[in-house]
Amino acid sequence: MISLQPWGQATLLILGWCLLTLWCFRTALRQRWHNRRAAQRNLAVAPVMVDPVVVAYASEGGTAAALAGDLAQQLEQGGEAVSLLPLNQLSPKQLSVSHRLLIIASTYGDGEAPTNGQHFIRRLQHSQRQGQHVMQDVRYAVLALGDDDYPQFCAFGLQLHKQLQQAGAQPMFDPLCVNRLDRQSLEQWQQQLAAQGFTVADTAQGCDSAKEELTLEQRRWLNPGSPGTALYELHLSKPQHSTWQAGDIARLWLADRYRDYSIASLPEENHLRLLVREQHHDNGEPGLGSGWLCQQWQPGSTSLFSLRSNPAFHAPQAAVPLILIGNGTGLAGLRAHLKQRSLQNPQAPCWLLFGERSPEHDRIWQQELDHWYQSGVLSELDRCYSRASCVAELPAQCGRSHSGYVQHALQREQKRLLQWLKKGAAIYVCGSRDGMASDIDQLLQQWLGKRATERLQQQGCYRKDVY
Ligand SMILES: Cc1cc2nc3c(=O)[nH]c(=O)nc-3n(C[C@H](O)[C@H](O)[C@H](O)COP(=O)(O)O)c2cc1C
Repeated sequence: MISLQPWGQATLLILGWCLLTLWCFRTALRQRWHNRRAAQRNLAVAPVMVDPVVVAYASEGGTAAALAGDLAQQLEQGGEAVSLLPLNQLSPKQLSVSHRLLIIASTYGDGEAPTNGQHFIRRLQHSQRQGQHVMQDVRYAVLALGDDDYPQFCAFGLQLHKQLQQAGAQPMFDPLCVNRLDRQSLEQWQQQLAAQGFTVADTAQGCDSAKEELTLEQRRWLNPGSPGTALYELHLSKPQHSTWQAGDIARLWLADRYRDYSIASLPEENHLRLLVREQHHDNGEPGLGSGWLCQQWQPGSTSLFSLRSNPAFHAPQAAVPLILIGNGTGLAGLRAHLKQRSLQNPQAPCWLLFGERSPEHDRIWQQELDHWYQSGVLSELDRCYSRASCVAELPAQCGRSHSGYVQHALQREQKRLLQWLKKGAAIYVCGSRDGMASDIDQLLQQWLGKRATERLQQQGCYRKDVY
């Protein structure tokens, strides 16, 4: 006779192991169950989208994302069903129900994809290898954003076009390469889309105004004694023929080249303010733009500027809680938002977290920031100093002071940040792309998950003006 005892023990052991596994994966399983329920609910009530237009974007700094958002809005206003999403979230399978695909993609690194577009081509190639022919009925158009200063001009957009074609999709027209958001190419994109039957209006919003001579009214050296390079505040005369809002950019024209600077002031202040750091090449020569602005340009004389509307960094609605994060000259773009808040909705929650080097010499715009903190325009203020070795060394200031970089302070303030996000806050990041902005991106992805971070960006609640 077979003894049941060892079988019983084994069964118990297996049962225990199964229960333990279920317990370990409980969160993921609950999430899956919720997702499925939500999907079923949506299917039950939502009308089935008949061949929606997919507008996908690949964007690092937010320009392509903002253009895609505008385009999606216009298409919807024109009566189309639209699905807007970052390229990484677009599965080839999804294209078996949507047969029209519009892609706006920028190029980064040395001809590479922005982070939220890195996986699409791999997935496309995989589905091809599996013998899936989902792209056969897809018609697509690509708007490639780039800058011809880079050797691999618009390379990622062009690679997308090639891969889509190889996968059997049909281009509606040749890919359009846009050099530094030039107006003509954006208008051409608009015309080509209109010729395909899409209802689109002003895609060219993010473009230059006419050039104007502006006078240098004053220049002030802000950080004598700093371990960093010299930082100057410049007041320029107010442009007569064009206006701007927080987030916009002043473009300095020197010969046929230009340099972009975030505008720190508002038209209400009657001058155009810039914050410029003196740059030097490896051979010690001053940089073309900063050398001109910080040294050679004499007060009272003029220089040629245009203004560039930058919808990717425009303010959210006045009451939305705002988290402004930045470093160095990035304070310029953030100050314009703070000023706008102080004029339009001084009571709405606003938090500034920004980093510089020395607590003694780099207290940029301290009085004004303190005033905004004391008067409640700023509900939270964190100043970080990378050259302070410990917190004890830091001067007593309004708000909190930290030693180290912005991203380290943000780590300490994780709980507060998550509370603000729960209340619907928007995050604006201005300053260094490498180090600061990339680390903040990683922290957000770590805390919220990749999808949720992308969703924030897509909803315009996470914007960057980084360089
Ligand atoms: C670090 C860096 C690398 C870039 N590399 C390229 C490149 O290789 N080729 C190109 O055409 N443009 C390049 N660009 C320009 C961007 O593609 C262009 O500014 C684009 O408008 C940015 O769009 P986004 O804000 O949606 O990311 C680069 C820009 C940066 C800041």
